[in-house]
Amino acid sequence: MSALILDGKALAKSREQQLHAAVKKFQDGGGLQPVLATILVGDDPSSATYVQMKVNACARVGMGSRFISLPASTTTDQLLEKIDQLNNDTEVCGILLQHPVPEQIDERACFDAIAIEKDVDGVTTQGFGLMAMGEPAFGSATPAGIMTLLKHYDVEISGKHAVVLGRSPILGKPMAAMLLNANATVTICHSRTQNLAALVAQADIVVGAVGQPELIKADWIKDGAVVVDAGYHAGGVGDIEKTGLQERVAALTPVPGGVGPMTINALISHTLESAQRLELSTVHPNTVE
Ligand SMILES: NC(=O)C1=CN([C@@H]2O[C@H](COP(=O)(O)OP(=O)(O)OC[C@H]3O[C@@H](n4cnc5c(N)ncnc54)[C@H](OP(=O)(O)O)[C@@H]3O)[C@@H](O)[C@H]2O)C=CC1
Ligand SMILES: Nc1nc(=O)c2c([nH]1)NC[C@@H]1CN(c3ccc(C(=O)N[C@@H](CCC(=O)O)C(=O)O)cc3)C=[N+]21
Repeated sequence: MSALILDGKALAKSREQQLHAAVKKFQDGGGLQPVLATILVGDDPSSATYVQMKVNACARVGMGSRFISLPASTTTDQLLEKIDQLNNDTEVCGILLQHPVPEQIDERACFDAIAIEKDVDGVTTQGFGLMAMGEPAFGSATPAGIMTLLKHYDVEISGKHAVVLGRSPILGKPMAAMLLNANATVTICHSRTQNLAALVAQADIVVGAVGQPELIKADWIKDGAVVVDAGYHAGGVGDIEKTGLQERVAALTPVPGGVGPMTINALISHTLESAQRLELSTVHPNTVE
């Protein structure tokens, strides 16, 4: 057996072509160019690279972006003020606050200050709650991208045992909720979990999101499983060790070229959707009924 490669890079590329056409159609119909605002606080080089990738993706599909760079010494109040400005800026339809922010900032308060209709990265408490309840909201970008990838490749989720390793607010926790909504039986593991290996061995679907290079060992994973690696570390290494997996699992995401490109794709898809919704809710002063 040779595993099906869940090629996020290729899928994101073809979805970008569709998005490009949809953005053009939206603007031809009189819509304003969708604009994503990205906020980067501090000067962490890898965060700067991720934000740049998001800005580039907007440009590729014909969307606008607004890049806001704030100093590492920014306070919670200053960041809240910036978010408030963007909430009230009628040109901006999506807001992304790059995680992590410097430690003096209350990240949760800042995420929650993002207006729900502009929360295209799915980071607000309200957005998470709606998504978890199966109500309309933009899901967190990385798990939303993973769900799109699994759906595209017809990976069966209903009734399967999914083991999610990691419970962070923007990855593990929303991932578990999305899989549950898709009728998986879900186990969530974290740093206090005992018998990690035994739990992973039961998984039909494994999602690695622990932030530790190759912490999840190949020999924990059962034959025929679907392996999703959200981890991303220097040298093209994920959170899951891949040795020998290709020959015995059903499907697997490569690192790079798997989850990463789908995260960005989810974000820009949500931004167009937000533009379309905001347009619908806007009363045009010069529209004659
Ligand atoms: N490709 C993409 O688009 C993205 C990739 N990432 C990558 O995904 C990974 C996870 O990111 P993120 O969720 O933000 O990370 P966080 O550091 O916020 O969360 C890590 C989670 O893993 C758990 N964990 C840590 N160590 C262990 C362990 N030894 N055993 C079991 N669980 C453990 C933690 O548990 P506890 O809660 O108990 O502390 C925590 O819930 C990283 O590699 C990151 O680079 C992240 C975002 C997007
Ligand atoms: N609020 C917030 N939302 C995020 O979605 C978010 C965040 N903060 N903070 C940091 C992480 C990280 N992240 C990545 C996105 C794309 C790739 C990606 O596209 N990687 C390429 C590799 C690109 C290359 O190295 O050339 C790949 O996996 O193929 C990686 C990582 C989003 N994050």
